[in-house]
Amino acid sequence: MSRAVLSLGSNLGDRLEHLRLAARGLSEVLLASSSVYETAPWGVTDQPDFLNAVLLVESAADDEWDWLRRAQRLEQEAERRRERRWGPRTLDVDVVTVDEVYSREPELLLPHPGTPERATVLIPWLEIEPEATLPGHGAVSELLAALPEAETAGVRLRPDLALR
Ligand SMILES: Nc1ncnc2c1ncn2[C@@H]1O[C@H](COP(=O)(O)OP(=O)(O)OP(=O)(O)O)[C@@H](O)[C@H]1O
Ligand SMILES: Nc1nc2c(c(=O)[nH]1)N=C(CO)CN2
Repeated sequence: MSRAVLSLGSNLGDRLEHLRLAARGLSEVLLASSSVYETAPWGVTDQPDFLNAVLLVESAADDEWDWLRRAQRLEQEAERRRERRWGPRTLDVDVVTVDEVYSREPELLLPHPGTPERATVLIPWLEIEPEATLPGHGAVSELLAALPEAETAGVRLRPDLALR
């Protein structure tokens, strides 16, 4: 059995539909899905706001590479084009963690290295798993508490939007 945390992001086209496409594609392995958040862009800041959400998924059959393949298949279904790093995209699906797996393979870094600094991942993750820990980094709630106010202020709940 393997359990993974996946983060979803979209800032091009029908953003909510892209996140829903991912949730639908994972429906048979989906344990929990967060609310949808509207978030100010980090990294490249001159681009439209994102919608972000986090999913908790579990399956007997999948290992960490299977989760990466599933993530990439969903990005292809949303016709994601690879353009500039951290630039606009129809759908980004990152594998945040898979159980306690630690990987330094460039094609699959686990836990995903950006996670401790990303309020756009930590806030929705905590919503669905309040006791979550990030392997090698400790409690997700403490990582979030350590972030500057400016990072968390850019993440706004959108109760009018739902993944399913
Ligand atoms: N944990 C992971 N989840 C998803 N992709 C990963 C992971 N670790 C490494 N990768 C690799 O990252 C590449 C995709 O990068 P992508 O273009 O999505 O990066 P990005 O979303 O712009 O930046 P970031 O990875 O910092 O969010 C893929 O080739 C994939 O193999
Ligand atoms: N708010 C926000 N900003 C981003 C995001 C994202 O998902 N949310 N993804 C990026 C590329 O991975 C770059 N910047």
